[in-house]
Amino acid sequence: MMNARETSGLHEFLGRQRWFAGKGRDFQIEGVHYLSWLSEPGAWPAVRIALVTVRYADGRDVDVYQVPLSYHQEQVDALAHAFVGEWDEPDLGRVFVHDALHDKAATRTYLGGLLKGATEPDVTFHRIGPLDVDAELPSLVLTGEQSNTSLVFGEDVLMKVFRRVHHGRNPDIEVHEAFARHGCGNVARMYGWLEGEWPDASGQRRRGDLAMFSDFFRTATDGWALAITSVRDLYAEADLHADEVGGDFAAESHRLGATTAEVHADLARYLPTDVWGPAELQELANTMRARLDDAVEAVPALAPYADGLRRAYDALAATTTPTPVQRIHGDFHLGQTMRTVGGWRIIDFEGEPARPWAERGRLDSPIRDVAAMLRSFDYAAQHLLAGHDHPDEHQLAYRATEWAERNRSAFCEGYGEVAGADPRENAVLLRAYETDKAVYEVVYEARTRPDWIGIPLTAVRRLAS
Ligand SMILES: Nc1ncnc2c1ncn2[C@@H]1O[C@H](COP(=O)(O)OP(=O)(O)O)[C@@H](O)[C@H]1O
Ligand SMILES: O=P(O)(O)O[C@H]1O[C@H](CO)[C@@H](O[C@H]2O[C@H](CO)[C@@H](O)[C@H](O)[C@H]2O)[C@H](O)[C@H]1O
Repeated sequence: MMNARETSGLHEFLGRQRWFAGKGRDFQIEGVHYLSWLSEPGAWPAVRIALVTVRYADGRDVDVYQVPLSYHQEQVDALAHAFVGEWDEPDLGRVFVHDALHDKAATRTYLGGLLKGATEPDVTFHRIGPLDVDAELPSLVLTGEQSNTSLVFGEDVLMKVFRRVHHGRNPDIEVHEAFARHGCGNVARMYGWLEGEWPDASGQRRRGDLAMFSDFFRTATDGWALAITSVRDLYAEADLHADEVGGDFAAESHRLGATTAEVHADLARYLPTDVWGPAELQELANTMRARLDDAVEAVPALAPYADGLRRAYDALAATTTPTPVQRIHGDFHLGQTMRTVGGWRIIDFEGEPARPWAERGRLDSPIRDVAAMLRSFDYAAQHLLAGHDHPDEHQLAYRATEWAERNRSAFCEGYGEVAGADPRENAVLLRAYETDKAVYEVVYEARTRPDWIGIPLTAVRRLAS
């Protein structure tokens, strides 16, 4: 039985979390399911994971959020920012409850659990391969816009806690596990993962992935930050072209293209593949058409371009060339790439957030990822102009296009050198995927960053013409 203090503490806590997708929506907590204690009996803080079922007032959807909690016997001032509530807990008495991921005394339980390969009936730490670190390493939560919560132990191990949980395998873990077993130097090495078991809505017990442990790239900068530094340099040098500015990014884009092709090759080597014929390509075109129809309804500014965009899908539906498909990244953009001293690394294989969970791991053409990265170069080039009036806007817009074209081209060349064919040779598929991504982005920006909607709309105008 939930007590009123516990429910209201969790409700208020969720409402102020960056990773809570229901922010701004009216919601209620329908239930809380606790997994077994991760901490030893009698140890303080006591630590366990709450799975909180949230129902929204404006829809029929339900989400299950993972909230690891730490229980203290006294108020902890240093954890005020992570305070969830104060209530009476059977067996423990009066407890002061916090978000365990911000509580260094509590996160040790996780690293210790991984090192031991600890198992309870409903929580299991799986380890892959050796891991030689001090179990007492202190943790620090990474900041940044995230849908999950990641923290780093010392400078060695990253723990990513999936906030919205689902039954079944998490594609991020599935892909990293395959890479950890077979070896792939272009992604973070996975050390293990945490799996849980809990009842679904009908009471049936189901298993799902809760967290992933991997190598932390301590020397890395993410690709988005690097790309926009280059764009800023270009804007500052009003008289120079993209290839003449010191911060030219094309060599990095070329290398990133090559790394992407290597990761695609490894995904195809270690995970299932297939070949799509005309029927599957028509089905793909229909899915893209349906997404466009929904997008036009959600964002009427798309309507004038819809017929032009549909031509890309018509061409796709008419394609008869057999198309190889495989596991792909699914939500590829510069923010999912990290430049380390050893080269580019690719992160976050969880797939596109808008896709239903069951479809995230679907086989698809690697051209989808290429198209998504091409969109990202466009974003990087234009984001400084988004939502602002510039006196020399035309000049800057021209230069932004030049930067985007240069880097898109370098990426495709780098990709082609490893894959054996430049993805631009597959023009029909590339255009259809790029169109689909731009349509997705228009809806994404309308919902999350209306100031940025001009970026994908510019692409929509180009792709529709
Ligand atoms: N292996 C890693 N090493 C260093 N930093 C990382 C690593 N993986 C992710 N990050 C950082 O954490 C951020 C969020 O990671 P990501 O896997 O994309 O989480 P989310 O699913 O919450 O978006 C990234 O933008 C990056 O800055
Ligand atoms: O990183 P996520 O998996 O949460 O992906 C979502 O958010 C991205 C925004 O951060 C969004 O990407 C879009 O904006 C990026 C710049 O911020 C740009 O580089 C991408 O090309 C653009 O699509 C992504 O689409 C969304 O799924």
